[in-house]
Amino acid sequence: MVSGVPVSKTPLLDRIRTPADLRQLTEDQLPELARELREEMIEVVSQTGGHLGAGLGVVELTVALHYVFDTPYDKLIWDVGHQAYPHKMLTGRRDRLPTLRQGGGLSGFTKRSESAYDPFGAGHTSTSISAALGFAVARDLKGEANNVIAVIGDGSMSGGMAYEALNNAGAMDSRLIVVLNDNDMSISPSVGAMSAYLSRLLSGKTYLSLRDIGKQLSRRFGRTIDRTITRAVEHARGFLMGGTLFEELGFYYVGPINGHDLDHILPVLKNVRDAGVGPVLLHVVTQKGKGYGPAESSADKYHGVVKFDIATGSQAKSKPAAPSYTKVFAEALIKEADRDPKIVAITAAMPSGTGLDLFAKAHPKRCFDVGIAEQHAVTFAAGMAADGMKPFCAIYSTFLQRAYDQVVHDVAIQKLPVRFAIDRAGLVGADGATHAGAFDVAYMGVLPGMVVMAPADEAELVHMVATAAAYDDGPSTVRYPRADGLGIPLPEAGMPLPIGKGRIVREGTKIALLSLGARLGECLAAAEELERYGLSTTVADARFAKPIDHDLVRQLALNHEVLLTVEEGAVGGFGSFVLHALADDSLLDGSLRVRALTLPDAFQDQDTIERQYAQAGLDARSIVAKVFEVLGRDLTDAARRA
Ligand SMILES: Cc1ncc(C[n+]2csc(CCOP(=O)(O)OP(=O)(O)O)c2C)c(N)n1
Ligand SMILES: CC(=O)[C@@H](O)[C@H](O)COP(=O)(O)O
Ligand SMILES: [Mg+2]
Repeated sequence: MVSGVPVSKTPLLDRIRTPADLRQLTEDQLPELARELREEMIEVVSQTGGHLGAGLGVVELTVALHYVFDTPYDKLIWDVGHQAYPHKMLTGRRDRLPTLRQGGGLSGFTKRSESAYDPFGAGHTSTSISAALGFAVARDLKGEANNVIAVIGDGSMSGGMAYEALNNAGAMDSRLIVVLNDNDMSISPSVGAMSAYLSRLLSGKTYLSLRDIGKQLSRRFGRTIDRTITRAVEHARGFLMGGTLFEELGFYYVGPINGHDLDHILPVLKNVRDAGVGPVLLHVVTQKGKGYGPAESSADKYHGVVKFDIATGSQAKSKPAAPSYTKVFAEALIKEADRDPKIVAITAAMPSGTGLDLFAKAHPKRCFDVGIAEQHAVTFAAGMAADGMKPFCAIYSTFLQRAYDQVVHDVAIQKLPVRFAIDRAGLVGADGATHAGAFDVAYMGVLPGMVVMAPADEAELVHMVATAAAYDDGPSTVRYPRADGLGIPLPEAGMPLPIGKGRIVREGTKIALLSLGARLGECLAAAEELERYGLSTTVADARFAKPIDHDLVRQLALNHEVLLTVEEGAVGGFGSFVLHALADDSLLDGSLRVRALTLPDAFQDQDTIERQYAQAGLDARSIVAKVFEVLGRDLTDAARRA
């Protein structure tokens, strides 16, 4: 404490509002800046939770990129964006980091509307090279001169879209810099042949020495000799120095270099920047979780964390009141697989998120992690189904969007019995719009022959897993939320449900609430409140969005004045299918008043899941309000008199 003023722990970071300030520092100040940045990020994320490991791994790289390149004039595009917390701290958002992933706060990923330093939004993997090539070609067409840099992780490099982009970029010869951030980790350890290839590039050799890098760079960019000759020479060298795969795709390969050593990164980035050739792939080796012991030593390198104690690293993971839907799904599937050797399970690099890590322990030979490759996962499953297996493809709702043509073309048209276990269905809270599972009922339900189920609770999920296991006449879907169960007893064994049949859960006479999935609890709470206002309310659980239970819909329509459908999905899903059924059955021609309660026709930013559903008008209070609105009655008045 000097003259009563507390001495800052981050004197260099305090001088930086934007990268222009960063570029006023001397190079020998940068390691200290990196230390301050890392320390503050750990402190803030220990309070907010979020993605920590990936950001820790790119602190030096982030400092170097903003130091060498003239951002935001030079476009810096992060793949996924979960590693972009240091980037946000250096680009005018340091003071808002404590609002990370909270309602009205910073997004957990890069986002165009959040900052000029985020030229392209992310959240899903493997998009950065495509986007960067788009920026590079636009630049060339406009006759501009800025640099374009994509930073993509080794895990994201296992996504097919990245190859599509490499293939295209390599043929276009546009000035583009791809930084491959290789920490040999996805969410779990990386899998696949690309991961093995990258490891071979690093095997048996430490990072290139500065001298070697200098030789490599001068050879690569020193002389503008004819590229065909260069190609031949490089191919030979590439074989020796590694990177042949990228060289063959038309990239200059540089590296591998130590991604934590600013003395290496800075000169290499400057050379790559000034080489004026393209496209270049710079292979940077980093450590996920770098600089924080508990992260470095944990299996997942603290990929995603809740609040934690900095001193011990222990996370404030309160013991859930009940097992999550994910866990219930995994344990139910294990039991089904115990009984049926044809059951196999497939994940696209999300073993822990989908619970298939548990399945893999029980049935290691029947569990497949295909890497971040959802399209491949679906058609891989289709191939297995075509040859008599019973594949459960466990993919988050939002990530399955990437494999939609495979669902249509390879599974549905061929009526193959692939079972889709769609986790994170509905709103997901802190991950915001890019990760919301809003559309799967719509995009799966429109497919001919697709069975779409949604459990109201964890016991129903057990039965729906059994239903999917037993259903071999075509593809089926079970979608369930990012949530803990209700804590109700689980059945010893799942019992297949009659396909397309719903159930009445609560009898009433005036209002009917037809719920799909986990909104049932809110519907029952709404019914209790409506009953207090003298509005006798039936609550039904559809169980299936497809096929629709026409008998149940008819029964509700003919015996009530108001029918509301309620679902954790966007317009165009369950409610639309019910409206079609009512119209087809001439049940809309009378006095029945029908409304479909869905997610809004908008992308919802991050917040708590509860607040998100309240904003969407899908909580009990909103359901009650909708009933009064439809009846043209005053809820306030009714509440006063109740
Ligand atoms: C299409 C898609 N599938 C899955 C995910 C989930 N996911 C987020 S980050 C990640 C791993 C990324 O690994 P890598 O690119 O190596 O980055 P790192 O975390 O190692 O920095 C995965 C699988 C996603 N965001 N997008
Ligand atoms: C960055 C990414 O896409 C994943 O880490 C995702 O955030 C995981 O979501 P869950 O936390 O719901 O498993
Ligand atoms: Mg990685």
